[in-house]
Amino acid sequence: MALGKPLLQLEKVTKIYPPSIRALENISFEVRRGELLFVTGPSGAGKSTLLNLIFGLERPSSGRILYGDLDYAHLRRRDLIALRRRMGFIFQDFRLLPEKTVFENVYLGLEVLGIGGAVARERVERILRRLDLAARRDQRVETLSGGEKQRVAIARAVVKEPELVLADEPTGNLDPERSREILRILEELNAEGITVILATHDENLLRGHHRRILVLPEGRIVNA
Ligand SMILES: Nc1ncnc2c1ncn2[C@@H]1O[C@H](COP(=O)(O)OP(=O)(O)OP(=O)(O)O)[C@@H](O)[C@H]1O
Repeated sequence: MALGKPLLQLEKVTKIYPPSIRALENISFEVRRGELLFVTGPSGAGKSTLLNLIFGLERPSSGRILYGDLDYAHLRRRDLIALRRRMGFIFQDFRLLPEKTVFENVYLGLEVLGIGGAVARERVERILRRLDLAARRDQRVETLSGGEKQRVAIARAVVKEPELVLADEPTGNLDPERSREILRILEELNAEGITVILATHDENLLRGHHRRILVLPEGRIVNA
């Protein structure tokens, strides 16, 4: 699909954790609306830090992050929360509620946004069907396989109908077949217009894709 104007811009972003851990150094790139950008690099290269900065969970030590015309540095807490509603985050360790059902986990993702009732239920049912989780609807998450948990995590992120999905090692705990399935789902969502930033150290996932890849820690962009 045609790629639009930049959705996200990072300019010379550096993140130093106390006392002096340089997690990211002088990283600049932009992501266009509708793009799927891979972020790769070895363990400790700063992939999670980068996604956390974009989601506003951390602040850069220096440099600038822009979402459309919004400069993160000028956002009040309330504005940052509003911005975060436009994004879905898929965490490496799922961060689901293990004792709650699949339905409840995904529904809660909407409830925290103030969307409830029949509208929310219908949206949840639709996304569960879409991710082949309808049969697991009332099962507690702790009883699911790793691939199923990952699909629930994706469902919870995309039920918000976000503009941007941030996926942190979404295939980290999965076998190659399940990993390809997760990648296929993210590619489908991207083909429908959702911008996706996918952090992975799995070279198999990167192979055969005509995408831009941000390579950390250097921050260079490779057109694969
Ligand atoms: N909250 C934190 N406080 C202090 N140091 C941190 C914190 N988060 C990350 N780091 C450090 O920053 C560096 C980058 O970590 P980060 O988790 O971003 O890398 P990563 O590429 O995602 O690694 P992995 O692939 O192993 O998840 C590491 O040296 C890490 O120890």
